[in-house]
Amino acid sequence: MALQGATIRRDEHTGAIVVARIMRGGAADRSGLIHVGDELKEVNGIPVDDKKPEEIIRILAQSQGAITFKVIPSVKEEEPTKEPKVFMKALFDYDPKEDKAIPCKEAGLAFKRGAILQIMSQDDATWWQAKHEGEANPRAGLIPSKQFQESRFWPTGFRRSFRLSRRDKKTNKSMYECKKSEMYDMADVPTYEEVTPYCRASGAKHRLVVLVGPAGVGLNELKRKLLISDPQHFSVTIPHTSRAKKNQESDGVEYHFISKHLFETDIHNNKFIEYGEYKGNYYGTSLDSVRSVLSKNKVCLLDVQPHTIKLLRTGEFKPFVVLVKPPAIERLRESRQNGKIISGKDDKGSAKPFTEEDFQEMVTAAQTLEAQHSHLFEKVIVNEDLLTAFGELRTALRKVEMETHWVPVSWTHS
Ligand SMILES: Nc1ncnc2c1ncn2[C@@H]1O[C@H](COP(=O)(O)OP(=O)(O)OP(=O)(O)O)[C@@H](O)[C@H]1O
Repeated sequence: MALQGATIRRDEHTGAIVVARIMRGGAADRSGLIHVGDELKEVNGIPVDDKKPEEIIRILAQSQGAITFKVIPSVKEEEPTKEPKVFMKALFDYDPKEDKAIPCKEAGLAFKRGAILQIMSQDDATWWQAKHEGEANPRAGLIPSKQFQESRFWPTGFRRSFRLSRRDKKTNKSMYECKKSEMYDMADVPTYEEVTPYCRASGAKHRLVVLVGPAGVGLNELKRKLLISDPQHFSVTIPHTSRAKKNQESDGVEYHFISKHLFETDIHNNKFIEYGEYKGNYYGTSLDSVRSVLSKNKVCLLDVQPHTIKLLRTGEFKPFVVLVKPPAIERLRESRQNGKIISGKDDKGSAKPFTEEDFQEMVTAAQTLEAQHSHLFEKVIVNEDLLTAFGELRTALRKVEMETHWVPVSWTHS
């Protein structure tokens, strides 16, 4: 129950009405007169011993002007409060009105995925107190703690059957066996990520720019435009391949040409961010090729599969991840009339006009990307009109270079 920036509850053992928590920055907190554990005896001269918390709230709601409380202070002295400097980026949407578990809906703080929250108190294991970063209102609200949010993320049935690792009667194979990369661990549950402000010092290495989007959405086109707009500033990685070099090609220009054996050794040694096989040859992008661009003090533009982002999210690369998504399907059909989709990896890959199926796939793929990975995207650009999309991307990248952004705290320690 909420009471002027505090919540009250009936103590199960003594039956007394006690202050359950004080909302940081609320009226009760600022008065400094009410503390957690204090026993509430009277409100405006009305004894409350025999009243339910709901009835007390009603008395409060009906009273006008100054309200007087009679409280018996709890014996325990509270620590003097200092302004905590813990910031969390929310990785999920939260609406206390929809939350059945919250002890008091009015005391909850609603937020959207991507919001930066200043955590005011983590004293309670289940409910933290937080406010939106930079907000003038000093009053904190309740949010689910990281641990609590993780614990209730998976439907219980799923977790049990997962743990039991049921076996198929016929094959005696575990039905839940999955590759490590597909296995969900707690770190994958989108809750909060502790962040800190980061501004690139002038002359320091650039953050890696990672572009993600469904096939054919226009990543190449956008990269090309950036490269042309400022070739001294932007660059892309040079891929490795095990295919034979053609006459007009030079090693280290189109590709780094290496033997199949060396390619396989490099795969084994985790040198590749991504690799694949096409017509019996390997193609891949190495971590070192990214390092090489960054060490020349250039902005490295990289497009990857979304599951790769995890690998790149380190203090070394500090990736700025952009999702490029298509517009609504009718706008896609109109804008791509002259567009061509390239199939295949090698330069022999033939470009064909888009089919209705390509459009459908693009839209569905973008939806899946957003549903599964949206907590990783710092910027989302809709590529309807190419020049508009390019302008938006260019502006976002300028800001990344010049302005302060929130990044995971772990990136600034390394
Ligand atoms: N906004 C746009 N309006 C019209 N045509 C576009 C737009 N963006 C891209 N195209 C066209 O769509 C086609 C595919 O673009 P592009 O090759 O850049 O996609 P991609 O995302 O890199 O594809 P892939 O993942 O298959 O390599 C090209 O013909 C390109 O000119």
